[in-house]
Amino acid sequence: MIPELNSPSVWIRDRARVQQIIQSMRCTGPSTLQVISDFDMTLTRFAYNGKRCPTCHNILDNSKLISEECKIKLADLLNTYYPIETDVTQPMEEKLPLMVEWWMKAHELLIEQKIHKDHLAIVVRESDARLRDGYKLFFDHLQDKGVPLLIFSAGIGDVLEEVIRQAGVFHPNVKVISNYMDFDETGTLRAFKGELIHVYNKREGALLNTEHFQELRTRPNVVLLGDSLGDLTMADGVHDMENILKIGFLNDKVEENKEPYLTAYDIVLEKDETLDVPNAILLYITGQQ
Ligand SMILES: Nc1ccn([C@@H]2O[C@H](COP(=O)(O)O)[C@@H](O)[C@H]2O)c(=O)n1
Repeated sequence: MIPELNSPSVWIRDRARVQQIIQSMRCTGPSTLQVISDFDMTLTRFAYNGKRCPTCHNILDNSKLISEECKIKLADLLNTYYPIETDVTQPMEEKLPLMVEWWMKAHELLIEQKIHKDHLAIVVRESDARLRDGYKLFFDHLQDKGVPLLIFSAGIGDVLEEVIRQAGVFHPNVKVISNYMDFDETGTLRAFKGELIHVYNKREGALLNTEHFQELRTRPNVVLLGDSLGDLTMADGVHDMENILKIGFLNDKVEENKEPYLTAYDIVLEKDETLDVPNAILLYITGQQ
């Protein structure tokens, strides 16, 4: 059906079920489809030439907008909390307050740096941020077919938007739910707006954005893309869902994460830095293949 699904880096627990979901989505076509995707390490690359690529937060953390002293503090936070985020053995109730603690501490440090909004575009341009190979086909095809794309990120919305704007793919069908910066009248960062979104509270974020999901109630078929077990709840606000196809990028700690990812996601892509598989599926569902 879709040759890309036979690649050795593609793991599927129940192929018959996946085929049935894809077939059913193809039958009803693009007008019933919506795509919900995480951003960091899902639409962006995890690594390039053997080097880790930055998340939205890291783009700022590593930039010239941050003092050397603050960079050390932000790196300490990353080294402390990232292993907790990706530890599949630690119970969620223990992880939740620690994730809030990480985001709050990091945001506090960023606010202290008095970042000016006019400098964001420059630091994004100078960064090593990279969308996954195949991103142009992904964004352009969804736009051409009129399929809404919700990017649901625990990163920083202003930075995320700048990444996709500079890549020329911030099309009108794209909506972003994320942590947005609040600037004062001089354009200086003074806070973050709204409820904090971290990797494991996307369900609450989805339920707060009822308006968006209300508008899409005629689109009961969802393709969900994520890289964390926390991304699985991004579609919890969707009304009258009929089919959901969950595609997970397994970027890190492959051996220990494979089993939980295979249980949670319909399709698991192991160390795949491209969007080739989601693109092949989307082309098939929308009748292009
Ligand atoms: N201070 C921080 C906080 C979080 N991160 C990483 O950002 C990712 C969240 O963004 P999604 O688009 O994936 O929702 C998450 O994976 C954290 O590791 C960070 O780098 N710095």
